[in-house]
Amino acid sequence: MSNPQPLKVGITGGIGSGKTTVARIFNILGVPIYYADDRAKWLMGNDPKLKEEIIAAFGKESFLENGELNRTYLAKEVFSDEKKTKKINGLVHPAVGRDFFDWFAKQDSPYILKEAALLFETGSYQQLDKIINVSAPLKIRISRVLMRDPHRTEKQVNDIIDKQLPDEEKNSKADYVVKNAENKLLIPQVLSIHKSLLDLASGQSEG
Ligand SMILES: CC(C)(COP(=O)(O)OP(=O)(O)OC[C@H]1O[C@@H](n2cnc3c(N)ncnc32)[C@H](O)[C@@H]1O)[C@@H](O)C(=O)NCCC(=O)NCCS
Ligand SMILES: Nc1ncnc2c1ncn2[C@@H]1O[C@H](COP(=O)(O)OP(=O)(O)OP(=O)(O)O)[C@@H](O)[C@H]1O
Repeated sequence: MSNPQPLKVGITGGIGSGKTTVARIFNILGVPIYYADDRAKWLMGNDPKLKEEIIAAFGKESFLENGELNRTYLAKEVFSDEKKTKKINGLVHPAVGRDFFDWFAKQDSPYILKEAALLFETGSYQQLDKIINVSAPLKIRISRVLMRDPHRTEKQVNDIIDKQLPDEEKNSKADYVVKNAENKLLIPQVLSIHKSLLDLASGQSEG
């Protein structure tokens, strides 16, 4: 019998919830991670067709003179206007979807994680077996982002939050919730989910 495919597990959470931090803990346990938000930016700078489409939609300023993505310009453009957010989503998300499946085809482990800010919003959760949502109170998320990204204003962070599904809704749709408030320990929560996913994957391989 051939081995079953790895379980596909999504890990999401609003801006500043701590999903990258939590994904790194899973990675230390040996779980392969696809970082969709980082990969999206890589594709925007390196996939010639996508690059052309971005220039056609948002202008030459979308790239710096050295060819790198002009993230500051694009963030100001796309997060201040709902129509522009939808425009960039329509260009970038299909490319990321394809890239994820190319990456997934090369994986061989009980389960993998796809880390992405938007899983419920884009519908891509439907292609995943289980979803983890990383959750933290809004005030803490905003203050963590302002500390991490000193170039963003509080208004810009709130503009991004407006483009995302509320935390409560994500929690109710998710299979697992990691609570990342100040008084919560992450490692025990990750270990418990890791065990549950390994059990699920081994049940699948026996079945
Ligand atoms: C506009 C860009 C270049 C700004 O880059 P920058 O490095 O300043 O920010 P970063 O990518 O880290 O985003 C900050 C946070 O904003 C949120 N965010 C990013 N894109 C989106 C979006 N389209 N809708 C809602 N929230 C978003 C996420 O929580 C993210 O972690 C970049 O966010 C982008 O290209 N976004 C559109 C493509 C996209 O949807 N990427 C993410 C999912 S694949
Ligand atoms: N439990 C915690 N205690 C203290 N700081 C934390 C904790 N969890 C995350 N952080 C910090 O908060 C910031 C946001 O975390 P992280 O980058 O993991 O969030 P994210 O959900 O991936 O955000 P984004 O959607 O913006 O990419 C980071 O600087 C991180 O180091």
